[in-house]
Amino acid sequence: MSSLPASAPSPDGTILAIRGLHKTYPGGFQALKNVNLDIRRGEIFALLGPNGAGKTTLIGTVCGLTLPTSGTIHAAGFDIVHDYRQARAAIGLVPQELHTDAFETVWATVSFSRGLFGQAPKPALIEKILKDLSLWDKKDNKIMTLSGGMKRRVLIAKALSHEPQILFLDEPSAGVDVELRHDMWRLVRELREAGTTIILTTHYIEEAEDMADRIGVIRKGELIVVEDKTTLMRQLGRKELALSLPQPLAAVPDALSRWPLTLAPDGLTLTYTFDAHQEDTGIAELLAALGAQGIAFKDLRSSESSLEDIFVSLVHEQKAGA
Ligand SMILES: Nc1ncnc2c1ncn2[C@@H]1O[C@H](COP(=O)(O)OP(=O)(O)OP(=O)(O)O)[C@@H](O)[C@H]1O
Repeated sequence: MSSLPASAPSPDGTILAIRGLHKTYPGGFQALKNVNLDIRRGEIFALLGPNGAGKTTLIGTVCGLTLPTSGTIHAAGFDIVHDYRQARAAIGLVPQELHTDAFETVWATVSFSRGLFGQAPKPALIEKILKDLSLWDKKDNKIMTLSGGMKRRVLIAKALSHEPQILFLDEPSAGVDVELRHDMWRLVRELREAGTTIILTTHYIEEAEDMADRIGVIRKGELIVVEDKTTLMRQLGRKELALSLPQPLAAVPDALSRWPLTLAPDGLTLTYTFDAHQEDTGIAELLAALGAQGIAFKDLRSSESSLEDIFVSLVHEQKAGA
């Protein structure tokens, strides 16, 4: 186990507590607005948000890379400003890009990372991490000779080298191949089973759906939703069925008004949106009703709601609720 200093007890199982966090960059841009978030020990939390929403700023602030303008953050019971070293020692960060010495070997780089946190050398642990990440046969290779995927693995190994209680993965799937993604998720699950708390950012709803226990959605610096994954997917998971028509329709016939249908401006695509989690999707009745109306279709495609759709619906809900 970790030789981290003992942290203050958290009776409610909270490992990371963010309170009233604001971040305004020197130019005056407000990147985080009153963020409040409790992360539970041992959970996998996915932070979703469009480009520029503030995900990296939030991670960077928790990891001490940038200072909060106001508000507090406690990691494993330690204040990230006043008890910086202890708080930082509790956290591992896998950033999006590798900024490390290209001339060092994999082994040296990963071992050095552990030393940065004042931890005594533990070669058996470094060996296990490198083996878990399929990097063992590359341990004597210089970083600059590695492929992009291998460099990514080194980043993960570095972040794990000091046995953090909380692991941040910033866009772990961006630009990685299927094999690495697979290895990464296996490792994440193993880490969670061993008690590590995982916080990841992603643009992919499938990834959040696969991995996360809870999901937070950030938009323009505001955390607009924090919800158990199953609840969120039930509320927001939608599917679309797009029917390509051989002849344009001028309008959706009244006889079809009981189905939520939209007609493309050119009249050639009819789209049906339905709840993906309902047993009866209503598709069979819809197709029968189209037949009864003499509306033929030449092609039919279904798609799941993308994260973008979910954002749009969240934003609409916010406006409606405002
Ligand atoms: N050092 C900085 N100075 C000024 N503005 C910044 C700085 N860093 C980030 N920003 C701005 O803060 C906002 C949030 O950026 P951030 O990188 O946190 O978003 P993100 O959600 O991680 O986006 P992406 O998904 O594109 O990585 C953006 O509008 C960005 O331009």
